[in-house]
Amino acid sequence: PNMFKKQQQDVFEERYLRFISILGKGNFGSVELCRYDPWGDNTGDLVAVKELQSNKQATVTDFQREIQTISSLHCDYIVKYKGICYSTGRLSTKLVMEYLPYGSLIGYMEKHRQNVCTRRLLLFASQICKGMEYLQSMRYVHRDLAARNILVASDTLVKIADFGLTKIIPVDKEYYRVTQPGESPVFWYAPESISELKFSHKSDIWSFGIVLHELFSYCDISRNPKRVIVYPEDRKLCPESDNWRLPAPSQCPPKVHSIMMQCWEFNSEDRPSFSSLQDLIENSLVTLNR
Ligand SMILES: COc1ccc(-c2cccc3nc(Nc4ccc(N5CCN(C)CC5)cc4)nn23)cc1
Repeated sequence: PNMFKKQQQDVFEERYLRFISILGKGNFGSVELCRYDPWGDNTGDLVAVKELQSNKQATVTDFQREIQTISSLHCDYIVKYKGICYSTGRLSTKLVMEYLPYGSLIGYMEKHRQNVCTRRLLLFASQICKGMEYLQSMRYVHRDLAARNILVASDTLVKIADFGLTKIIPVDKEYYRVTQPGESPVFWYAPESISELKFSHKSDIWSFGIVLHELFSYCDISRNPKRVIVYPEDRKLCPESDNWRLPAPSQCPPKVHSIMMQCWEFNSEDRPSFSSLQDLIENSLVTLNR
């Protein structure tokens, strides 16, 4: 029966994939804006194409897992997978995704911060929360939730992107333990992720709290002194020891800062779930209007 049929992967032929510009580079490789134009008349779709630069086996395996992950996700608040392109020349696979014209949330905030009101920040927050709720329902832990990994589809729609570090929680466990510290800045990491390399839905909640702070700081990360939390050997800087947390960004409603503080509870069990976060955000939206 077809439920065992491998999901038909849309294959994009490299010869019709017309390079337009580089959208971004990471330590993995690059993401390019291309037009997939089989008719050769510029009527084809614009797509974002991610390809690996290094062919270190580890990254190839990670990239294949990323493709596996993103192709299994179907949610309005997660960037859409379109297919793959087998690049014959470089014997590498390219990941083809929908192109979001407004780019990264950070770039969008820099450009449009004057006319982004609190209501819109809360709309974006609730969309990210819905995307994370869906991800959790699929037993995925993102592990790299940050404003830099949020893309803007329109003035009223943002989507979660970049599933390079996403892991599936094993059925019998509540968390995923990585073998070595990652490269991501620990600023977004929950204390247990720093000290025990443990990642769970509750550590994603901590990162969501940081994203909420980024949103209400208009991603102006330069303005907020980034407290670099060093690794546990230097325990005095870990949040739990001196209980230090990020202060409310200017003009941030107290209710919203209290939501952030709940996400930053030291004990992961005390943090809200994405569904209760949804209610807290809706609730602040409502009280905003009064
Ligand atoms: C690490 O860099 C990237 C770059 C692009 C993507 C990505 C993945 C999946 C879909 C997708 N849509 C867009 N759109 C987009 C649009 C504009 C720009 N910028 C335009 C202005 N430039 C100065 C900077 C890039 C960047 C991305 N980017 N994008 C992910 C990571």
